[in-house]
Amino acid sequence: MGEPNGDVRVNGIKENGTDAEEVKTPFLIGVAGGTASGKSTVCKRIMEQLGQADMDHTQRQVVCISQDSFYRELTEAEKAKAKKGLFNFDHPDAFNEKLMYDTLQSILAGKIVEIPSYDYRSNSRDFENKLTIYPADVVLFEGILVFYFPAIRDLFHMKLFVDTDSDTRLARRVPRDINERGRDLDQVLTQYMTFVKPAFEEFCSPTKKFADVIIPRGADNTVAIDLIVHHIGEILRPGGCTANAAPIIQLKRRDREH
Ligand SMILES: Nc1ncnc2c1ncn2[C@@H]1O[C@H](COP(=O)(O)OP(=O)(O)O)[C@@H](O)[C@H]1O
Ligand SMILES: Nc1ccn([C@@H]2O[C@H](COP(=O)(O)O)[C@@H](O)[C@H]2O)c(=O)n1
Repeated sequence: MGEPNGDVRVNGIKENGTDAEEVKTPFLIGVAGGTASGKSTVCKRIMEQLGQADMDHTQRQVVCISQDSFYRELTEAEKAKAKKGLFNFDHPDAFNEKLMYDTLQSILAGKIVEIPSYDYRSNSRDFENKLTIYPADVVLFEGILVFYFPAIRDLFHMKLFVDTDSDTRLARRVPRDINERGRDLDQVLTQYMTFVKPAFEEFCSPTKKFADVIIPRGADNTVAIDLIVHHIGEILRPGGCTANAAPIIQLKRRDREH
């Protein structure tokens, strides 16, 4: 990740140095669930229903970040293991917790951050394809272990858990990993039985209890998604803050040199 540059933007426009400025505190939503449960698809539906699908990237009020962008760099020995499906990407130690926490804090402070995408073929962060996160109204952070780390879990204003049965998840993961992530069948199944399934049971599934809303059947559950979108819409409405929600717009005084 590039260091946040400290610029503050208000509604996408760099502010001009007055004493009082609006700093947006995004409404941060965590979306957890097992592999291939439909986390990304649920986030996509939420973005679509909030009218963000066709919006220019720089103008978006709702953005989605994947926890996969925060996998830690592998050593050469780990890279060799990963190539054979013998590295555990489902264990909490596979992530850079501090980077994840610091990045989310920067986002909450209204700073601009750059986040690399993740390249599953090389098992590394892809700095060529970065996502720039401007202050937004809603930030979705999705991943298998977004509720695992207590300090990160505490940052969310809303926590969703996508609950799709494991047969369905495996049936979706196999073709996805072969077609989109450059894996072969043996590797996918070995990795699944050795690491993915046991780690789901040990680290991911127990975090369901932290969720505010559990979404059975993922994106097929249009009723749940409609309810969530309606709730977010209410929170985003001017004057629509609830006691539990963070204020979307904070008026903040800052001293700036210009
Ligand atoms: N409701 C659904 N019906 C059919 N296929 C789905 C559904 N939801 C997701 N998929 C497919 O399953 C795979 C995993 O979904 P994705 O949303 O990427 O899951 P996750 O982000 O939890 O890994 C993708 O290939 C996606 O297109
Ligand atoms: N280099 C990597 C990194 C991660 N994985 C697997 O991805 C899963 C998480 O992504 P989802 O979209 O499925 O939530 C996780 O289960 C890892 O096993 C990988 O295979 N290779």
